[in-house]
Formats: sequence, structure tokens, C-alpha cells
Amino acid sequence: METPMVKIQSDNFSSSHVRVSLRVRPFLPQEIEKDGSKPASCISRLDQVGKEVTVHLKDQTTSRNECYKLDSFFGQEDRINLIFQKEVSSVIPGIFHGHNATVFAYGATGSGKTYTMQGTENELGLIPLAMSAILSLSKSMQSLVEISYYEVYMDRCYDLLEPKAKEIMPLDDMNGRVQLKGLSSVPVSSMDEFYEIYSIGVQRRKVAHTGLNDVSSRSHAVLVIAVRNGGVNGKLNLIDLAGNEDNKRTCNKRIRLQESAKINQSLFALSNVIYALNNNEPRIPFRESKLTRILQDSLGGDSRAFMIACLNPGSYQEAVHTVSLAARSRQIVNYFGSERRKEIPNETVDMEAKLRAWLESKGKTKSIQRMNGLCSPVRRTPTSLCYSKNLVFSRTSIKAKNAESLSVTTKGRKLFDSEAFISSYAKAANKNQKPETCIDRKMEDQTKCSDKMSERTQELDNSHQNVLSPIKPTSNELSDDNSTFFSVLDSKIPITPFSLASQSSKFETSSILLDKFKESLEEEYISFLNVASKEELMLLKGIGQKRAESILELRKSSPRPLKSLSDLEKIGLSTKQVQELFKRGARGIFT
Ligand SMILES: Nc1ncnc2c1ncn2[C@@H]1O[C@H](COP(=O)(O)OP(=O)(O)OP(=O)(O)O)[C@@H](O)[C@H]1O
Repeated sequence: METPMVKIQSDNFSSSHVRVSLRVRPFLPQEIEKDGSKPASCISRLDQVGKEVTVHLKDQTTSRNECYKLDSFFGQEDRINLIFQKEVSSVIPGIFHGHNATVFAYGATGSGKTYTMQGTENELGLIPLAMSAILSLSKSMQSLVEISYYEVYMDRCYDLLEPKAKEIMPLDDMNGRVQLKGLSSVPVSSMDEFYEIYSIGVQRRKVAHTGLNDVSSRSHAVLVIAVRNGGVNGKLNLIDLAGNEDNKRTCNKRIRLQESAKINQSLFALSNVIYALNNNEPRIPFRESKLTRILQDSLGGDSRAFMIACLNPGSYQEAVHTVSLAARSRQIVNYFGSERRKEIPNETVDMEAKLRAWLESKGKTKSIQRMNGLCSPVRRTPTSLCYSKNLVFSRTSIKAKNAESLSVTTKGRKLFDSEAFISSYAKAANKNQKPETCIDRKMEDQTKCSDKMSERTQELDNSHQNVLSPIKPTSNELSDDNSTFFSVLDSKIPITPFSLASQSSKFETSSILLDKFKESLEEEYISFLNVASKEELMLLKGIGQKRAESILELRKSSPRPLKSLSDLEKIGLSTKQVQELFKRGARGIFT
């Protein structure tokens, strides 16, 4: 097939910014009905606003829907050449000036990653298009071009062009740059030479995986095109990432489960790195996986990177999984005021998908099982919707930090305010009901919640403020003595109706009151853990730097990952430690 003339576009990358795009492949012949009708696509709508595109995903069977923002979108009819022209060609001149660049294809198994990167006989992929562009520039600039090809499997690197080579080791050189010790490279001066060498590597990769009785890519394949232009070296990494997998649906076992955990872990690490770069975070977690460590000199700084998230249009769950991680990678967090915040469009996020991605990345399958039990489909979406708004509210609330006190004071009210709880629970117990909080409202009807979300932001703020604003206790039961409350907190200590023995009705009221109080204190504690800064977390008794960091890391997977106390087990705590932590935290309010 003839190589087309490659036009080089102007650079649409901002400094350190990793662009993230979505590509949807067409339905395959086997996915089309016998009568020729195509299944409905999980992409229901696209909105282009300025330089961003909002992708709306819809599950045709349950009507669940989500939307995410990305840098660009390529539909079923768009050719790979268009992706190359719009997103990749602009990075190529920089390689000749010593800038590194990376292109990743990310997505579930069978979503079209290899198709997009390698192409077919009829359509060139991003790899041959990039190679061709680099070769033509190298001729005019009289520079040398070499390629290397390796794979990262189970967090280990293997050369695909030098079969006898040992494992490749990433090592830091004297300048602090990562060198891949043992990686071979082969000079290339024409497309024919390239195809000859590259196809050997592709074949080796296939053979290696046929040995594992598997046809899908379970390793990340990295093709490096290195350019030596005078005294300047630059390179382009073209990466066909291993397919992300939902272990719950694939029922992976043993080696497959381990592979899958490693794949998901490295993909999550990659997403963390991209997120950190796009948000100008001071620390970029390159060392979280072998893949990110290898790419350290090709991401960030003056490097350029582009992630293309590939999608099978027929799988809503996969789409949510892929797009949420892709969108999370590019999400740029700006801490702006409440006025601006109201302009944020209704954006729903699948917390479960994100949390699952995080858990899988950590290989925490037990937690996933437990989570599956906890999250019923009915509960999921409204929870996600309102939690995300709740987060927006709470973030504003915790801006003002009081390092002296656990109760973080902001605009004249307290977050995690015991007094307000005591008062509102005392009132509620008399009516034998729990006072309404923003958390109760999460359980509202899904559609209502979605439609009225912007209106509800203010409402939620108000309800939260009502519960949290300092009110003097009105009930005698809880005004001074917290001992009963603490015996309720400690499940091992039976509640002894000591002073209440003679007044059974008073005891019943108190008991209901305390149950509800404990329940809601737990909810508020969890809410606090979901939004507090590291410093605020460390003010809680039992939470030191390490635990605070683990909670923050968990929060990277979703804006509100903790829904109950048992979710704290996901940061590696035992059930006993969680109970102890909560008890100490709750006691801390009163001491
Ligand atoms: N844009 C496209 N047009 C037509 N067919 C496509 C397109 N993208 C993918 N396909 C077809 O879809 C199937 C899966 O694609 P591909 O092998 O590229 O997926 P993948 O994401 O690389 O999967 P894996 O992770 O298992 O390697 C292949 O049969 C491929 O030919």
C-alpha cells in the first residue's frame, strides 16, 4: 500500500498537557443482526464546546447515562489518517529538536487499539503513518532513524527484535534519565526496511502469547522511533496498551487474574501520571509501575503525549470503564469559586466503574466482591449523581483550615460538627425519625436527580448547612454525658441501661437517638474523609501521614470513593482497625 504524503499540523498541545481523544470503531460483521440492523451505539450524543468535546454514553437497556469531557472525538467513519493529521503529526518536528513524544492506544480488549496503531492492508495505522512522516523528514534533515520494539508483560520488559536478549532493565543514567539496559535498536532508512523489521517483532509477540493460549494482547507493546539529528536525540513512543479488563465480567482466574491485575494496575498508574501532569501536580508518580517509569523521559516537561481511548460501540459497561479512566486522566482540577462552579454542566460519573478500576489496579478482588454486594443497580446512579455535587459543595467548605481543631470551621459553620448533630438528632429522636441530611437526598429518584441537578446544588448546600450550623443542644439526654454514645460505638460493650433503667420510655428514645446519632456520625465522618485535605485528615485521631495519603490516593479513583466505614478496608485496614479508627475519630470531637 502506498504511503500518503504526510501533512504536519501546528502543535495543539499546551505545555505538559497530555491530549486525550476517543475513537469509536464500527460494529463488526458478527455484531450486526442477520437482517442487517445494527445494535444501538452506547454513544448517545456529542457536544463540542470550545476546544473540548462532551461524550454522552447511554445504556440502551437500563437508560443509565453518563457524560465525560475529552479533547477530541473520532467516529466510526473517521479514518486513521484523520487522527494522525489532527493529533499526531504536529509532534513529529519536535522529535528532530530533541523533544520526546508518546502516543498510546488505550481501551478494552477488542476495542480497536491494534487496528488504530498498526492499521491493516487497506488502511495505514498510526505507527506506519508516523514512521513514514519521520523518514521523510529525516531525509531532508539528514538525520538517522532507529527503531526498537519491546513489550511490558507482568511488569517486566522484553525485547521483541532480539529474541535471545534477557529481560530489559530500566536504569537511571548519570543525568537522571531512564535508559533501557539491554534494548536493541535497528537503523531504518525506508518503509520497506521498517515493515520487514517491525513485522518480525509483531510475529514474535503473537507467538509468545499463543504459547499462553491467548490471542488478545496481554502486554503493552512499545515501538520506539529514535531520531539522531546532529547532536540532538529525540524519540517517539508508539504504544499499543494491553486491553483493560473487568474481571467480574470475564471471570478471569489464576494467571489471567494476575495478568489482568498487573494490566489494570499499570493502566491506572499511567492514568495517575497523566492526571498529575495535566494538573501540574508537584509530584508525578512515575515509579508506580514499570510502564510509567520507562516513559518518564517521554511524558511531562517539554514532551508531548496523546492518548487515544478506543471503544466498542456495543458495550456500555466497557465504554464507561474506558472513557471514565480516559476523562479522569485529562481532568484538570481548578479550585474556583462557587459562582463559577454553578456553570459546570451536569456531569455524571460512574463511581463504581472508577472504584473498580482502582481496586483492580491494586489487585483487591475481595474488595471488589464486597463492593458488588454493596452496590445495587438501583442505588448506584443517584448516589453517584448527588455525591458528585455534594463533593463540589464540600470542597468549597473546607477551604478554610483550622489546624487546631478537628471541626474545620468555614464561613461561620463547622464541618463534622458534633453540636449540630446532637441538636438535630435530639429533635429527630423525639419524632422517631432521622433528620434529613444531604446524604439522605442521595437516594432520591435517579431521573429527578439528574434533571434537577443544578437547582439542587443550592438546595444541598442549604440542607448541609442546616445540619452543620452550630445549634445549642436542646435535649437533656445528650447535653453533657457522652458515655452512652461511646458504648454504642463500641459494639463489644453491651448497652447497659444504667441510669435509664427506671425510665424505659426515656431509654427507648435515647437508644433510638443514639443509634441514629451513631449512624449519621458515621456518614458525616465518611463525608469528611471523602473531601478533607491531607492536613485535615491528619487532624483526625488515628490518621497519620500514610493513611491520609492512602485515602487521597483512593480519592483519585473517584470523587467520593468511601460510602461506608467498611470501605476504609480498601486502604488496607482490617475491620477492627476501621472500627477503632472511627471510635477514636468520634471521641476526638468531644475531647
Ligand atoms: N476502525 C475499525 N474499522 C473496522 N474494523 C475494526 C476497526 N477497529 C477495530 N476493528 C476490528 O475489531 C476487531 C478488534 O480490533 P483490535 O484487534 O484492534 O482490538 P484491540 O483493542 O487491539 O484488542 P486486544 O486488546 O485484544 O488486542 C478486529 O477484528 C479489528 O479488525
